[in-house]
Order: sequence, then structure tokens, then C-alpha cells
Amino acid sequence: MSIRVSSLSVYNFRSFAAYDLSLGEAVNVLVGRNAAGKTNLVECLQLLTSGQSFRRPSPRDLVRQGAEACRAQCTLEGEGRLLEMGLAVAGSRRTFSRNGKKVTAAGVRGVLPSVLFCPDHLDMVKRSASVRRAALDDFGVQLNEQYARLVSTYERTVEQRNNLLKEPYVDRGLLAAWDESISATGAALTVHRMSLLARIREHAARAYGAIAPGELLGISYSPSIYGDEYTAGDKIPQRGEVQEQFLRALDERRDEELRRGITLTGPHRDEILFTIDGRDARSFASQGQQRSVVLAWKIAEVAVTRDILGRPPLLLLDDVMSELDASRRESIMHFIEDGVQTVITTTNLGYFSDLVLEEAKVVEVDE
Ligand SMILES: Nc1ncnc2c1ncn2[C@@H]1O[C@H](COP(=O)(O)OP(=O)(O)OP(=O)(O)O)[C@@H](O)[C@H]1O
Repeated sequence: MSIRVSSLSVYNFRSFAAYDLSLGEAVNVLVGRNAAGKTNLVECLQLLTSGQSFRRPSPRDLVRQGAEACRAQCTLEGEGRLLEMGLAVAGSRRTFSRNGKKVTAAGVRGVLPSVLFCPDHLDMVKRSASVRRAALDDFGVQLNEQYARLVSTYERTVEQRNNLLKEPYVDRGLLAAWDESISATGAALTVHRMSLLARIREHAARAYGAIAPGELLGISYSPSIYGDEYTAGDKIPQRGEVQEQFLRALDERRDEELRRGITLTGPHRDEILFTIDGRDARSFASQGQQRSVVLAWKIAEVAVTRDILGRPPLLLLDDVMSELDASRRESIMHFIEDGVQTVITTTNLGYFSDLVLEEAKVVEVDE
């Protein structure tokens, strides 16, 4: 059996004083009224498997109102291994642990990545580019530690370079050194992103074709250093070539950057574009088609995790059944039958067929 979460325990976490949840190997349905705490449990599972939460909380947000500290732990089992991942928050300090030993967020991620799908994601196609970049990076970070290091180094580099650009007198020698470092990290990140997106593209196109037969989904990465017109298609450029282009782009925008005091080009400005039958999905796709794109993207994340790690991720579906129509719900159910441990939250069991409910572990959540 591949690695699964067998149990989760929380103490003073969000709305819960104390709560224990035991999970089945396949589909788990958490049912409960609004504000029962279902999303809080999903968030906790995401934190303990990926080291991050889609809500981007401050540590204090995780602690139950009125309490000083919180704790959570989950047990991962399978492939002959037994692992305890822990999270503790005291004041504004958040600490992770693995088998009782303190680790950074990197120490909990990578064993059992999680793929989360929640209503916030449904309009990913038409929201700002930062949302799509974050979707790609949040996924990549879980699969590859080098990707994770590049994301954080790049963010830091942009911030520090921006600080320099904001100074009244900018030391040109120092700026050249920052250009070198941002272009090196940025080029590596660009290539990582494009490689990961190429894997997602292939699976997402197939999944989309199954959800909407006859329609063709395209996904492309558009690096800002190449200008607006460039789309890479399937070709992934060499890192050295990207770095050279990055340096050229910085040179071209030097005066504007100095005037505005910010870094105007690089992976923090890149676009991920979706097309359906060759037309930009932001302006041409219906809401239903846009939702199908996101569903296909999530299905692709599961498939890519399998390709890379040789095991499926934990799939967390928070309150999405009510947002999807019957045929898309069916696509999800069809897909999760495929050996993926899944946690689905809902206020209404009516969205599930008798067959699914017979096989699933149904837990009523009420703090
Ligand atoms: N730090 C905290 N302390 C106490 N309560 C909290 C804290 N953080 C969140 N909550 C409470 O948790 C509840 C929300 O829980 P959650 O979002 O998990 O509900 P849900 O069961 O997913 O509901 P819905 O079906 O409406 O999505 C809210 O009432 C919120 O006020």
C-alpha cells in the first residue's frame, strides 16, 4: 500500500478544543453543517503534508481563540513506513516536527504531497496571473526541494533588488551584481516552472478532453523577459539562454526600473495562459468551461505526482461538490476511484451516489 494518512489529532487548532479523526485508505467524506470545522481539518491536513495552507494564515490564526498554543499531528503509513508529522504553534512561532524531531516546513513536505481543490480555485483561469503562478509553485515546491529553494531565493532577491532600486542614489556596480544573481535564480526557476507545466499540460489536456469531449485545452507559459508576444509552446529553453535573455530584458528596462523603483521583469511577472480550441479561456470560455479547466488542472496534479514520486498524493476536496454540476461531479468521482486517498467535505451527502457512500468512510464533523 502506498503512503496514506491514517489519523489526525488536533488540540486548540482553529475551532477545535480537541479532535481526533481516523481516515480510511480511499474516499473519506467529512459531512457537517456550515462552520462545523470541516475546512479547518482539511487545512490542517494540508499543513501537515505540504507545510503550507491555502489560507496563508499567520501562526496565531491557527490557535483557537482564547488559547495560548495549539498542536496537531498526523500519522502517515504505508510502504513499510510509519511517520508522525507534527505542528505546534506557541505565540507567533510555528514549528513542524517529524517523528518527534523539529524540522522546517521542508521536513514535512515531499513524503505525501497534497493536492487541494477548493471554491477559491474555481476562477483561477481569469484571476490575476499571480494566482496561476502560485498554483504552479505551490505544487512544484512539494515535489522538488530545489524548486522550493529557488522560489524562496528568487522572492528574496526581488525584494532586495527592489530595495536597492528605491534608494535615492543607486550604486550601479551593486545593481549589476543583483542583476547577475536575479537572472541566474530567475532563469533556473523559469526552466523548472516550464518543465513542470509541460507535465501538467499533457495530463490536463487529456483530463479536459474526457470532461468536455471534442474541446482542446492548451496551457502555455509566457516568460515576461521575452516580452508579451512570446509563448514558449512545448519547447523548454536552456537555462543559459534564459539567463542571457533575462540580462538583456533588465538592460532594456533599466531606466524605467530606476524611475519606478521596482523590478519590472522576471518570473514574478510571468503568465500562464489557458486556451480552449486555441482561444484565450479568460475572455472566451464560459464559467463552466473555466471550471472544467481547473478540474483538469487538479486531475493533472494528481497524475504528475504519481509520475514523479511513484505514488498518488492526498487529494483534498473542500466544498467543491456544491460548486460543480452533475457531470463534473461525476468526473471527480470517477477519477478518485482510482486509488487516490481523498478527503471530501460537504454539507450534503446527496451529492454522492449510494455506491460511493457504501465504499467511503463517512465522518460527521461537529466540534
Ligand atoms: N483561531 C480560531 N479560533 C476559533 N474559531 C476559529 C478559528 N479559526 C476559525 N475559526 C472558526 O471556524 C469556523 C469555520 O470553520 P470551517 O471553515 O472549517 O467550517 P466548514 O465546516 O468548512 O464550513 P462551511 O461548510 O461553511 O465551509 C468558523 O466559525 C470560524 O470562526
